[in-house]
Amino acid sequence: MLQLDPFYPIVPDTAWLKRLLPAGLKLVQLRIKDAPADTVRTEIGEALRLCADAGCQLVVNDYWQEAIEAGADFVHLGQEDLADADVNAIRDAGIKLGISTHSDEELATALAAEPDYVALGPVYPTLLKKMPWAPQGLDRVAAWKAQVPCPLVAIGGLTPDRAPAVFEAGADSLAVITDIVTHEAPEKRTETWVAVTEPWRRR
Ligand SMILES: Cc1ncc(COP(=O)(O)OP(=O)(O)O)c(N)n1
Ligand SMILES: Cc1nc(C(=O)O)sc1CCOP(=O)(O)O
Ligand SMILES: [Mg+2]
Repeated sequence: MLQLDPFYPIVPDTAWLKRLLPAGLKLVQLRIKDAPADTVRTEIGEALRLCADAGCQLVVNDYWQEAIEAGADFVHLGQEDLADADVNAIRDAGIKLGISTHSDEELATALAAEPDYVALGPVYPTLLKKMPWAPQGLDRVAAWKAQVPCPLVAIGGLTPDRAPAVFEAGADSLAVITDIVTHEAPEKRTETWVAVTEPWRRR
């Protein structure tokens, strides 16, 4: 089975990537929103170069066609993205695929696509975006872990203090946005995350 690093930060652009990679990231997602097509292509290309130099796995959010064109090797899709995507084209390009889930129905849809990881969220309340789902809680993390034949990513409202319980519930990797990008010292906070997740990196 694919091994994911236990710490999975998500950044909105390559400027953030340059700030955070030196903390020792091994897995990161580029989640670009509301950018022109040429900016998306430039950013994905630059992110791939930065991550290759740093020995970090890059996951491209949403832009699966641009990811194929750029030679990326990992894409993340939500359920609506998945409905519009050509999963065969993604697979033919040798690209690994992570899929978001929030309900039993979405989990069934995701598993039918044979993903390389499944993400469950929001585990805790998140400030990042409005979502129709109540916080899933740790029992749902455990329930998902019992059902997924691939790594499980937890997302939503995660903090270093909450991390141990989320791992103990069954998550393999913790995806984080708000706790880092709104922190007064994001680079230091990222170092804290790398340290807090270290015990799960050795397992
Ligand atoms: C690891 C991870 N999990 C969930 C998401 C959310 O994906 P999606 O529902 O498509 O929402 P957007 O992030 O595209 O707004 C994610 N990006 N990464
Ligand atoms: C982008 C996103 N997707 C989620 C999902 O549940 O699919 S939760 C979420 C927000 C990310 O978490 P935070 O900013 O709280 O770290
Ligand atoms: Mg999406």
